[in-house]
Amino acid sequence: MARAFLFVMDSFGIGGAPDAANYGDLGANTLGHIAEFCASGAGDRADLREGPLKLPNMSALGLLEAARLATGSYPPGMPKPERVFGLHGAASETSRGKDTPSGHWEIAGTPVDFDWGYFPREGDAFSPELVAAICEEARLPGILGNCHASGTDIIARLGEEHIRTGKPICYTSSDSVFQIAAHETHFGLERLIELCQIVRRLLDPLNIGRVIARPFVGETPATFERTGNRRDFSVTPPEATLLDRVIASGHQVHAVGKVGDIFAHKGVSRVIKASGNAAIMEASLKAMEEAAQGDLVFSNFVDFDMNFGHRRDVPGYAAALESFDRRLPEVHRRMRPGDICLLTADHGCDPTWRGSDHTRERVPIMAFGPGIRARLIGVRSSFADIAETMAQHLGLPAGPHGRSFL
Ligand SMILES: O=P(O)(O)O[C@H]1O[C@H](CO)[C@@H](O)[C@H]1O
Ligand SMILES: [Mn+2]
Ligand SMILES: [Mn+2]
Repeated sequence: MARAFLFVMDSFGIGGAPDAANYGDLGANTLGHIAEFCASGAGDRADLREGPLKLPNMSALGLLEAARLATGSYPPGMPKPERVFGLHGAASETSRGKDTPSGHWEIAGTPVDFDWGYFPREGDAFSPELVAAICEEARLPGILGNCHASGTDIIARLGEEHIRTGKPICYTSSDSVFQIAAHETHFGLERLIELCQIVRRLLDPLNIGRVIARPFVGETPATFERTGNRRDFSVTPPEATLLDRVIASGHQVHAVGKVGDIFAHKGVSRVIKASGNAAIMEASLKAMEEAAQGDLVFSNFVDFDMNFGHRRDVPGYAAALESFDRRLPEVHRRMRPGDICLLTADHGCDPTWRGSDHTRERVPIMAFGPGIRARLIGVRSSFADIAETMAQHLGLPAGPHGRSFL
């Protein structure tokens, strides 16, 4: 028997997507640009970090080789490891959306072969009919926002008006999302969650991937802060995923962080909520100890994306990568014979890129375990190869998409 651990570093792209130009993302490279900025001193921040990007553990797993495969060049200024002991490569996404559900579902063996609904960038994002239906069902005096925005900017801009009027702040992005920011106490967290459930139902016919609750606290633009009570209301994946296959085999899926929400809780036996990368790592390590033979631990490390990629914060992203890297020996220590651990990402979010949206990129694949032989697996044409690899490792039947690289 065997166990499998799948860790998604949310938005940790490595550039080189063959279709990046279709998204206005030609040249976007989350790892490459962070490394370049750090090598030039532009990744320094007092009391946080300084100097070239140093990821010794991921480099030893093959990160730099994966990056070279994806783009043709090594990330600048990063020290080369003496030896690579991980199975490593890169993967391109076949799903058309560069969003979290598309990325995670494809990683779980279910590429998204349809187009999501999106909201217009010009004019009001949400139609008068939709706004009227939301206000009527949720008994609201109106909504604020109604546009594309960065979540932290729009709270600073409209947070006080929201507190004064009781109108929730509704916004979207280039992803298929309807996001609702509301104050945890003035508006109420429970009321926000109920509102999201109403909006989720109203949006189902429009094929919108997610409704996201973005609660915040504070009383002034300078003190407004989003809390860890974010909730994602996703639609159900279009087909059975790797998670369903694990459950069908009589074993458990331990979903850490927002993984449960991303799969609309389908194929999830156990949800382990945690807020912030450090807590998500703690929860993942604990789940590794508790997982039985045949189980899958599936974790999402959201800070890279939410706190640094979308915020276009290079030193913050670099520091988060370095902290994550420093904890990998703890992961190693919890591995038992027959285990595999695979690190990857769901899309890019280059913190040096224009705007505040995700970027279309290839993602790294780094796998290791007592019985996993170090080697190069090339550039895979779909993230679904990851699911098939995990499936083969766990002795599950093969799915309809992707091929195992074991
Ligand atoms: O700017 P914030 O609110 O973090 O929103 C971001 O988070 C969403 C989900 O990842 C993305 O679609 C993007 O809009
Ligand atoms: Mn994501
Ligand atoms: Mn994101």
